[in-house]
Amino acid sequence: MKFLLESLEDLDKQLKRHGGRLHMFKGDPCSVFRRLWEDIEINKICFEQDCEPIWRERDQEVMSMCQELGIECIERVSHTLWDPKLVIKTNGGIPPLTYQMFLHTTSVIGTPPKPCPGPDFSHIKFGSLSSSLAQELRVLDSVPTPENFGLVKEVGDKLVVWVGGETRALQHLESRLQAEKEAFAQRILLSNQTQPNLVGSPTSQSAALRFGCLSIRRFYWTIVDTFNEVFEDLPMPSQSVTGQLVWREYFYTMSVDNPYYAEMERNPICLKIDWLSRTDPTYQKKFESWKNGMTGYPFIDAVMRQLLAEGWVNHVARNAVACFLTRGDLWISWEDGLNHFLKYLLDADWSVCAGNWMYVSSSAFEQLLDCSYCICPVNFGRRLDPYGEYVKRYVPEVRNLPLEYIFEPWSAPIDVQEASKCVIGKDYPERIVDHNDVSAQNSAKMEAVRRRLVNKIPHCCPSNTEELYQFMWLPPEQHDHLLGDDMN
Ligand SMILES: Cc1cc2nc3c(=O)[nH]c(=O)nc-3n(C[C@H](O)[C@H](O)[C@H](O)COP(=O)(O)OP(=O)(O)OC[C@H]3O[C@@H](n4cnc5c(N)ncnc54)[C@H](O)[C@@H]3O)c2cc1C
Repeated sequence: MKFLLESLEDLDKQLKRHGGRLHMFKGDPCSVFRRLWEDIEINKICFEQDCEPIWRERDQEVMSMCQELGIECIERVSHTLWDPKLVIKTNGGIPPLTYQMFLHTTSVIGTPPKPCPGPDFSHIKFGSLSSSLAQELRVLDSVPTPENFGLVKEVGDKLVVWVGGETRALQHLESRLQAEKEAFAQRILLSNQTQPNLVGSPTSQSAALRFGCLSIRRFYWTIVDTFNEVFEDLPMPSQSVTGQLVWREYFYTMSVDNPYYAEMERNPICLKIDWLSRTDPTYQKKFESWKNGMTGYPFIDAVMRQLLAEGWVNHVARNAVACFLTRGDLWISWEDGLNHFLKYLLDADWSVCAGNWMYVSSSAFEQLLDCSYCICPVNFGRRLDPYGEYVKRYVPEVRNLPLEYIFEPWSAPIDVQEASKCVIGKDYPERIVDHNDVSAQNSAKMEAVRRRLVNKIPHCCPSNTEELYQFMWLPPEQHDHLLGDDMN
């Protein structure tokens, strides 16, 4: 909420520089627009297409109202690179079931439109509201704070502070482009995947894209232009940042006509898996330990605590904790993980988040359904955080342990635990499960699901195995080491 309000404040400041301001109303859109139309003769309403199915009804009502009142209504696609409805139409009326099919369909449509230039305000005359109408419509005098909405902070001061707004997003874009350019010059296409940096200052634009602070077209095209500057005539390969943006598109397209996309039972593309029942006596303890970063696996706990504290975590870290909650270790439904992510992620996005959860939990988009490929919470952490800096930052309990035990503190001899003030069961929790045991059991369960379901229902799956590795941000040399279920 803070990020969103900062974004509105930034917009307000920009408009004020041109002699206008941002008017913020609280209420039902149709009632507000109708009153404005009665009083100040609105003759045109423009808005961006919101492709989440739950907003369709709201936007439809505004369009019908415009038709009734003779107001021109313009809805444009700019939150996505392509219009999801057009992609579906081009694919013969159904969403493309694989990412490769999606790429093929969009190649038929053509490259995404270029970004429009910034607006020219020189001939714009800003309107104003009478004080009585402003009072009646409860126009907010200044940008409200989260507290005005009854929201209070759950945690103290954050280590990393994200600031909302276009101004900040454009500054970030500049430094991101510089970093990409340097990486391209070294022939590295996905610098943040090849060397994920968990402790450096974050470079992500996902929240800015989510809230519309940064135009997706501008992001896409500046990356393509930077690539072309370095590689001249070579076409941009799909394994690049623009490829990541296309995943975002793919998930939007898969969800645009599917109101049940974020759940298992009624969702036609989601495999039905018998996850641990919420009434199981072990459920609560397992789920709470995951949410609060108290699983006893320091890497998993670091990620979950960073999420609570800062609202953003790296993609590789999201993969690790999502796999741990679902098919890897705890066998808890991805829907529960999704709801937690939607509450705490700064870039929380219904379509993108649910799509990723289904992918990582092997519930959709995933052909392999093979739990022998689940993420090892020890080896994976060690590889991504070789000096334990990330884990120590968020899990101070293990800070004094020698590096060799930081990712598996239970294996430290008791005298080492005592000397490091990290006695397992006292200063830091016991492992909630033994990864070796449960991942083998879960693998067998997944195998059974595969036999039961996979050939019987139409199933969204990866186009090929390589695509799976790319999605998980795993360079080829790391496949066996990081995904194997042996922890020794
Ligand atoms: C379980 C899980 C939940 C996730 N939930 C969200 C979410 O709610 N919102 C969200 O924006 N991303 C989500 N992601 C995707 C991804 O983790 C973030 O987009 C990514 O961490 C953003 O980092 P970046 O901007 O540095 O990525 P970059 O590599 O810089 O990618 C550029 C942009 O591409 C898009 N993108 C990158 N990876 C993905 C992906 N796997 N799927 C869809 N779009 C992608 C994002 O908009 C991102 O900002 C989730 C991933 C997982 C595994």
